[in-house]
Amino acid sequence: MAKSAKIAKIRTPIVCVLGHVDHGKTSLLDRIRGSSVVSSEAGAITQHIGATLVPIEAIRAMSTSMQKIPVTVPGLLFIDTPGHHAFTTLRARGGALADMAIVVVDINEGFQPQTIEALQILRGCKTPFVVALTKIDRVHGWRVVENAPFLTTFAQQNERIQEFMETRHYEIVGKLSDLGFNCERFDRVQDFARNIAIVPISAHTGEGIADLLMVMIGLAQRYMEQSLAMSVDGPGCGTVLEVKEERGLGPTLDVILYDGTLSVGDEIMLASEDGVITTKVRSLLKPRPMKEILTEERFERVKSVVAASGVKVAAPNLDRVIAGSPLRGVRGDREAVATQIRQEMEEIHVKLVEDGLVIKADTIGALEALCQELENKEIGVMRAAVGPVSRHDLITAETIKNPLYKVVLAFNTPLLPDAADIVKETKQMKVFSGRVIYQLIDAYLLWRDQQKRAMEQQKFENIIIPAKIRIMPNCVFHQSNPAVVGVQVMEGKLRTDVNLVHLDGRKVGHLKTIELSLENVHEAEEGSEVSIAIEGATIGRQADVGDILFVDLPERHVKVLEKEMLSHLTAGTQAVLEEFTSMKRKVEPFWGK
Ligand SMILES: Nc1nc2c(ncn2[C@@H]2O[C@H](COP(=O)(O)OP(=O)(O)OP(=O)(O)O)[C@@H](O)[C@H]2O)c(=O)[nH]1
Repeated sequence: MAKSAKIAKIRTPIVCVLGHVDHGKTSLLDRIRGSSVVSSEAGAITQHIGATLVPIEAIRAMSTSMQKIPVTVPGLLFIDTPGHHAFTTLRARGGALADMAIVVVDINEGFQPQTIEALQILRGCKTPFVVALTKIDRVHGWRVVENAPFLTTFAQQNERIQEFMETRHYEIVGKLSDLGFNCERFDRVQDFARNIAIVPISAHTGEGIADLLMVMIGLAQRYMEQSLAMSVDGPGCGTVLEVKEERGLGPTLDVILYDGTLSVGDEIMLASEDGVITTKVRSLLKPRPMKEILTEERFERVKSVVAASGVKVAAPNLDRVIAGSPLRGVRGDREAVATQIRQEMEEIHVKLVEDGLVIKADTIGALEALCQELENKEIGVMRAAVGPVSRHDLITAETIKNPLYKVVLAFNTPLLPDAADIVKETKQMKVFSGRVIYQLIDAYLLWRDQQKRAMEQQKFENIIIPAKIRIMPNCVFHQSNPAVVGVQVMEGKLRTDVNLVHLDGRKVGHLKTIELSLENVHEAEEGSEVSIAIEGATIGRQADVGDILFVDLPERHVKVLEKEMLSHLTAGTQAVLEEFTSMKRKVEPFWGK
């Protein structure tokens, strides 16, 4: 008895189709929709507002192997707008509206930037999905078996094609595994909760489509029974797809109802540009079946709809309702419902840190997906907001201490003119814009690495490098003011503008210039013979022919040399450093530590 109660309560899962541009998202949806036209009996596929309902009977009719399998999922509701923009924009209770997804991958093109992005978004939202490896009919030499299940059509193909399919399949499995997903061809999947199924299909010939729908049902059944066992009797909860003016009706809302029931006369709450509003459902409309469209009104009036369902809502005061707003049937505590709506409009599930980036995106969903990916890459976010990049965002970014985070990442959202002016004028504020999350992050990481290297280089450039030199015989060109002598760089790298000392610490003077083959140079490598000018030294007093001298190293520089730069120094330079520091540490054991 408990079981039948559960069966009655499970609702239709909502499905979104994602994938790279032109990989065949719309064609797949068209194919699924197209299979309905033939029949208008109960169980036929029906057009909803903004969505298409494929009832379980229709899927059973397509697939002979599913006839006998007991299934409690009533069908699948496909959102008509494909792509990850729709997926991330359409939200329910702070998460994605779609319960499941299909990621379409063109078998001939494989993974493309937006394929990876779709997968990252789905991972971020923890949405279960299936991969549809599409356009199999385009594989050279493919023998079409219209509407056949994949295994039937696969068996008809010659060995070369079968091999090609396997190779392509394993390439995709490999790519998915690199991204951390465990996948297999659908007929080899043992547990849908552990393995992601790959279904080869063609939207043009219908091959594999029944398998795809069956796998989606399997996924819903195994993986989602709990989350789909919702209160279809409760007050309706939905998401507004669009606010549309309809002739004779005024402003209406296209809504996907994902939970509960919505009836004419119900009081509902929504988010509008003026805050939360309350209104009463005047009528609920569904599209008329195709054949009646020409003779009658475009819509059919219904008294009540049950989740999941796409419906048009007519009610007073809808003109300022925000697309993407939650819709809530009001029963009981009105204030609690209003608070919930406010929270859903604002809430984004990300941890903000003090030292992190400023990020902007066009929708809350996109913002969350971007945050998630940044978090996976251990990049912190300091401010995350929806909307175009403003002056205020740039000023906020400017206050960030770490120079590597002083940037704004803008996903699918423009710069306001005053912000663009600041960027143009100062040339210091960096704004990364992009329409593909991972490319946007990659562009930032590339810049960050370059910046890091440049900062390190700059830091190292200011550090005095150790060197040991010897004044060569017969090479005193000038006794003093300055003393000019020929020296050999024994170890290390000799640079201008350093002080020279003896090993016992006695001062010699300041090395002002270096000359190599009659030309002034900034530095001289180990082994080279150069002439140097030493200010403040007189040969015969502070230094003499044959003397071995060292570049004097300040304590602070020794710390950087030993702790951060050691691996960048040559063996010779390391040796001088050691000789120099041991001399210092004889007197002061913790010198430079
Ligand atoms: N042969 C063959 N062509 C296909 C198949 N699916 C899609 N196509 C073709 O691929 C092209 C792109 O298909 P769409 O369905 O528009 O792709 P999309 O992913 O919706 O494209 P966007 O909405 O622009 O991102 C069209 O020319 C389709 O006819 C298929 O299964 N077989």
